This record gives sequence, structure tokens and C-alpha cells, in this order.
Amino acid sequence: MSLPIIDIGPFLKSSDPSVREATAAEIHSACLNYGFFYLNISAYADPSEPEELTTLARSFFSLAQEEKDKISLGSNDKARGYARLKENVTNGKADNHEGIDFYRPVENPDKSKPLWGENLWPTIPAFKEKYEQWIGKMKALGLIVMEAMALGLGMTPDEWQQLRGQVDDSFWVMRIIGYPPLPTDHDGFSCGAHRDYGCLTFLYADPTPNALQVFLPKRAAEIINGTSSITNGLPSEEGGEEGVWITADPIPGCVVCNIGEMWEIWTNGLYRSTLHRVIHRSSNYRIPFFFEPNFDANISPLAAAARIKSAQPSTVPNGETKEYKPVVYGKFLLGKVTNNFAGGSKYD
Ligand SMILES: O=C(O)CCC(=O)C(=O)O
Ligand SMILES: [Fe+2]
Repeated sequence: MSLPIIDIGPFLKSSDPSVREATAAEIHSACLNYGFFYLNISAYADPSEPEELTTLARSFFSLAQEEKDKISLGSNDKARGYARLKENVTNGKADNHEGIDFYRPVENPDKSKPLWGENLWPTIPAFKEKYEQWIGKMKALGLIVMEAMALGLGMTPDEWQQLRGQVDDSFWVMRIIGYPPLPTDHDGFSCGAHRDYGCLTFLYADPTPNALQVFLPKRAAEIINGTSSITNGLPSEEGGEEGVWITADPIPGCVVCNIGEMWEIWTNGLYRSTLHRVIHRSSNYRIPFFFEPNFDANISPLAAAARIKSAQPSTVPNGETKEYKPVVYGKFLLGKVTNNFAGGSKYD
């Protein structure tokens, strides 16, 4: 059983509305059922590009600890920069990874304010340039996938323009994660179970198998599996919901794409941000790019999602009628970052 594989090539290259609509429909169905899918981007990016980025990541993470600490986020704005192994905590347990985070640059940076400093780049030659190229590409991909999602939700051109205005200056995050092998006696995970909080994640993953695991609630697991014999579920501290953990192993030419909590709000729960975790048994690097809304975007339920819900009530997960409250993305994000700084949970 595998998550759907969706090729973005035809959507990019064809001006035929039926071709574009077919891709949009595939994305809609993947978001509705799983919140996760593989996006084949081989028509858009050469695999050598992210490969080069992981090589650069390897040169950084193999430096001496004191060298890495020179760009530590702790002495910056608590968000941008390097976090040591086990500095991130999820569900009260240290994550067994180290990483560097970069965010969209801000005007008038001030590192005494959480999130408001400058990005701290390793001094390794070509590091910044190569990552900036990838960021540019992933930002553009974000807008392309958003347009396909708008089409998949049946949004009118005006509605799409309105939504586009909430993501056209994305407050993106580029993360580089270094995973050492998870010791078998480690009390926790390489990255503990969490939901991404933003809009769209594009994960370029190293080939280590069985590392990324996605929790499919019973309903989604039945669709993917074609059976109702679901045996395991979540531990009670994670809600006890019935379902299965499936592995989302990397597929050449594809990024793993998943939707964050902002999509739950936009769709009033029609799309769900799916729980995932990492158990990484070898040593390698992964580079998720988080395409997020604009900092001051006002995120509230979209009329298009309401139309689908009233026309097709059976599509609503568990028939739930919860009304999602609007948030201003930047405020929501600051809440996450400040929480993390105070020693709370990891904020992705
Ligand atoms: O490394 C992975 O496979 C996933 C990382 C992740 O979920 C995250 O950084 O939000
Ligand atoms: Fe994640």
C-alpha cells in the first residue's frame, strides 16, 4: 500500500483545461483522503539539485560542534539557525536530530524579537547560493500546487486570486535535518509524531527506508488498503485513534508533499493535516521546504470548501461539523515559536 503519486508535469506543461483539471482532481482526492502524497517533480527539477544540497548539508553537519554552534539559533532569534542534536523536543521527548532553519528574510531584522533575526548561513562555499536557488524553486512550486488545489476545490478565478493573495509572499521555512542513526535504546524518535502547522510541505528525503511514517486514520487506511482489518492505533497519549502507521519511503523524482493546519482552517476540516514521525536508523540528511502563507494572511474557511461539504456531506471526515476559527498566520506562528523557546513542544 502506498500513498498516491501525482505528476505535476502535465499541469505545468499543458494549457488544456481537462489535463489541468485531472491533476487538480488527483490532488483534491489525495488531500481529502490522506493529507499526504508524492509529487513527481521530475518535469520541474533535476534530481541533481537536491542531491547537491544534501552534499552541502553533509559538509556542514560533519564540522566540529563548536563550528556548528557559531550559527546557533539560541544566540539569534530562537528560530533561525542551527539546533543541536536533541535540542528539539516533540511530545516532551528529545528528537534525535540536528538541523538548521532558514525563514523568509524580514525588513528591519532584530534578533531580540523571536523569529525576527537574520538567517545564519554556514560559510561553506556555494551553500547559500545553492539553497537560495532551491528556495526560489520551491516557492514557485508552492504557488503552482496552490493553484491546482484551488482548481480541485472548484474555486472560481476570483476566489483563487483572493487565496493567492494570502500566499504570494510566503513566509517560507527551509529546514535541513541531519539524522544520526536512532539508537535502539533512545526514549523517543528521530522526530516525534506531529502535524505540520502551515500550508504545504515539500520534503526531499534521503533514500533510507522506513524512516518517515504517516498515521492513516481507519477511514484512510481502508481506502488505501481496500480492507477494514485495521489492527493497531495510536497510543492513548496521542488520542488513541484507530488507524495504521504506514511508511512513506522516498521515490526517485518525487518530493513527499503534505498539508499543514492552515489547510484545515481553509477547508473547515475537509482536509486534515496528517500525523507523521521519523524513525531513522542510518545517518543521512533531509531537506523539507515549508511553503507557508504570508505573515499577515488572515486564514479563514473558504466558501469553496463549504460548497463541497454541503453538496457531498459524506466527504467530511467522520461527519464532523466543527467550525474552525480564523487565525492570522504570523500570530499563530509566533505562538508556536515562543512556545518552543519556553521549552514547549517542537513547532512543526
Ligand atoms: O525527515 C522527515 O522525513 C520528515 C521531517 C518532518 O516531518 C518535519 O520536519 O516536519
Ligand atoms: Fe513534519
